[in-house]
Amino acid sequence: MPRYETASRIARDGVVAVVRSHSPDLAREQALALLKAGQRVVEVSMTTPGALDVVADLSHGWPAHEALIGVGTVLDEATVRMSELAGARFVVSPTVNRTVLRAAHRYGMATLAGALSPTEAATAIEEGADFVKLFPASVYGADAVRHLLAPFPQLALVPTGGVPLELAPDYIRAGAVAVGIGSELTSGDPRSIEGRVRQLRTAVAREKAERTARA
Ligand SMILES: O=C(O)C(=O)C[C@H](O)[C@H](O)COP(=O)(O)O
Repeated sequence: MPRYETASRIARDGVVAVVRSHSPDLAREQALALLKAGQRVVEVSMTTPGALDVVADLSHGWPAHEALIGVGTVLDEATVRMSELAGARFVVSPTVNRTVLRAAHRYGMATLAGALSPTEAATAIEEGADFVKLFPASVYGADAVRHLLAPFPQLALVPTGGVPLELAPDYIRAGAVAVGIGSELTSGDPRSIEGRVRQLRTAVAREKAERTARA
């Protein structure tokens, strides 16, 4: 799948679900629960033991039109290459890392680069990142998205890190293209993931539709 298609699917979907677990089995269980509930974009963080095995299982075992699997906490070029071999379609890093961005684009993967300041956000787009992951979003809250977009309307922002489920629509209303959510979706009993996913996706889709109608 070409990079532009991956990026447009992430933007259209509006939710990046982040799996960060202490075991590969739990990560697999959480990711499967997310996908079965209708979540399309799932990121598995490299801090999860065996993360790339989980990514390979998901990306080879799930139809591509239903699942877009990516790797998070990518800090170096070797991890980018291994992510691509495991079938990942996008990589996420907590910082703006030129080497990671260049390697990911070389292999046709979409990129989300972490930034916490206007300077970092500008650097991320200058380095070609498809999305700027405003991270950790909880430091600022949804209002920061509106303020950042005033001088930088070209930013495709994906606030991530400490985004509570109930505040996700606020971030979208403020102008974010998508939100990244981990623990609030995956914590607790994996059987309760489905309800949370459906509620979140409905709220985000409604907010996106209203924004389109206002434009
Ligand atoms: O390292 C990365 O690439 C990340 O995406 C960082 C975190 O895993 C997310 O920020 C999720 O944060 P919570 O929603 O607060 O659980």
